[in-house]
Amino acid sequence: MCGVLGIALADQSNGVAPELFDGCLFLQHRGQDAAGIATCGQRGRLYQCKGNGMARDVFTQHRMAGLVGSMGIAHLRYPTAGSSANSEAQPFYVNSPYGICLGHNGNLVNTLSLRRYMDEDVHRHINTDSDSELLLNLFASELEKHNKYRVNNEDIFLALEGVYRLCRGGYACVGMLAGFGMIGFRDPNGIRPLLFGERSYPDGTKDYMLASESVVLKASGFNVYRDLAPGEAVIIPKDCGKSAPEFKQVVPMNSYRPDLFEYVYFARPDSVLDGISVYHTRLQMGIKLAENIMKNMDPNEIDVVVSVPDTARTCAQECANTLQKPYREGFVKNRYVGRTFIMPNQKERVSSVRRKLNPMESELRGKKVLIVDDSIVRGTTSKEIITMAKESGALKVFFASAAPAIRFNHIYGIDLADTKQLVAYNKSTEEVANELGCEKVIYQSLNDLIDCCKTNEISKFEVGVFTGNYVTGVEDGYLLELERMRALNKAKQCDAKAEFDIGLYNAADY
Ligand SMILES: O=P(O)(O)OC[C@H]1O[C@H](OP(=O)(O)OP(=O)(O)O)[C@H](O)[C@@H]1O
Ligand SMILES: NC(=O)CC[C@H](N)C(=O)O
Ligand SMILES: [Mg+2]
Repeated sequence: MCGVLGIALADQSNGVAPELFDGCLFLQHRGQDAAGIATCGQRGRLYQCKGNGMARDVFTQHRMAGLVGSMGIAHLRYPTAGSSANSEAQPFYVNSPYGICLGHNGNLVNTLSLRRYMDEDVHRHINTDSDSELLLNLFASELEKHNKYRVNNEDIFLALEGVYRLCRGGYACVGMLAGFGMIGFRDPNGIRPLLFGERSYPDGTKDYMLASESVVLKASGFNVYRDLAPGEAVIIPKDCGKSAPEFKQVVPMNSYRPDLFEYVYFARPDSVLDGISVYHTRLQMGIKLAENIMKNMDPNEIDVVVSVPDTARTCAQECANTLQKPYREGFVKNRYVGRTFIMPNQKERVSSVRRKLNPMESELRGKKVLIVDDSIVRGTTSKEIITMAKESGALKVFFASAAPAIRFNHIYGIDLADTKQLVAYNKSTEEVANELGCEKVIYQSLNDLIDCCKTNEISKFEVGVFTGNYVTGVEDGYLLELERMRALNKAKQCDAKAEFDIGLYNAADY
């Protein structure tokens, strides 16, 4: 799912890097594997700092001092394609034409043909397995077609039109052209989120921001903001203190289908995406889930409701309210351990759950407990949690999920290449309960989940992870290739991080 961010300051004598760093902290939950910032200073010179790790580890004070300039972009990576190698940290850079950097949230699902196109038609070398490097090179090759000494906005929009024509999948991107300006664009179905905002000064000048979630804009004082529409792009000039950004609907909106999983798990509750408050959807999920629980079992069987912190807390509290049962903190989260689901390998995920969540014996012993989580994916969390609850003396454990059973790949931004890793894959709900070791599992229905999130403007969502039907479809062989690459990368997981890439501008040399 990744986080992307871009800031252009009106006052070109100001440095943008500290504010990009602060913004990254607000987006850290979207990607913990790698972080990167690229800035643009005088005479179009680009500066970068990126590599594996969380923002606070990658952006040390010393490295930040080297990030010069009033305009810059940032990326927090959760790998979905390729590996978690250092060389796939973003933003990516190509020197020709004009010097371009790109940060991408999402996943392309026609990478097989795009790779062939890069090789056979436009003769560009792609040095990693990342789909984002492909995307950047596609944009570069489209821009190159104008064969101009200097580009203008029209050329950039035309190049983006080419990108939209060639790419299939989910993409919300921020980019930067050396000395020229910043760009933002969103895929024609609006699968991944991207917002644009401005911050005004008394003299009438404005700073501009692009971000994956509204929470960053709001917290940084960019109080006027909106979502980019599916298929829409914006160009923010480097001298944005003098010239205004230009928006263009580059291709017609195909549909408006934000990924439902943003509301279930990805996004922060204090964000509003596509006009929908994440927090309110999670409250609704709790109410609907409780109604479903009442249909599926006798609520008298439940003594206490507990959540799996953090994401499920909002939903669990509202579920308890609706059920008229006490809500208790049954597990205390260690705030120094990050999100487990987005960790790159299973071994790390399993050991992290126990380090991260510690049972409160006093709230569990002798009780019939309903545990509420936002989703059950691989079952790593739920299995451990249920075992811990039982070890702590719970008499019975029921497990409710605010999302429906997950039986399919998430192709637009979750690392779920292998469906066999999903605990519900090929299993009935009873079999899942058996596998997890609890008395009962209750899932939210998809219709209910959609009802919790929809508005007058948006009534459809990307729900392929629940149904196997994806809004863009996938090219033949894509899923097989993804699984093959995943297996390959898993085998060399330890080496991947230590590998030395060629270091041509994309090096994460720190
Ligand atoms: O079935 P699984 O494969 O374990 O995945 C699902 C779990 O992973 C996520 O939690 P995570 O720890 O990533 O983050 P959170 O603290 O935001 O809930 C999610 O909230 C579920 O708890
Ligand atoms: N989660 C994401 O948005 C990932 C972006 C890109 N597909 C990568 O793997 O780097
Ligand atoms: Mg969780």
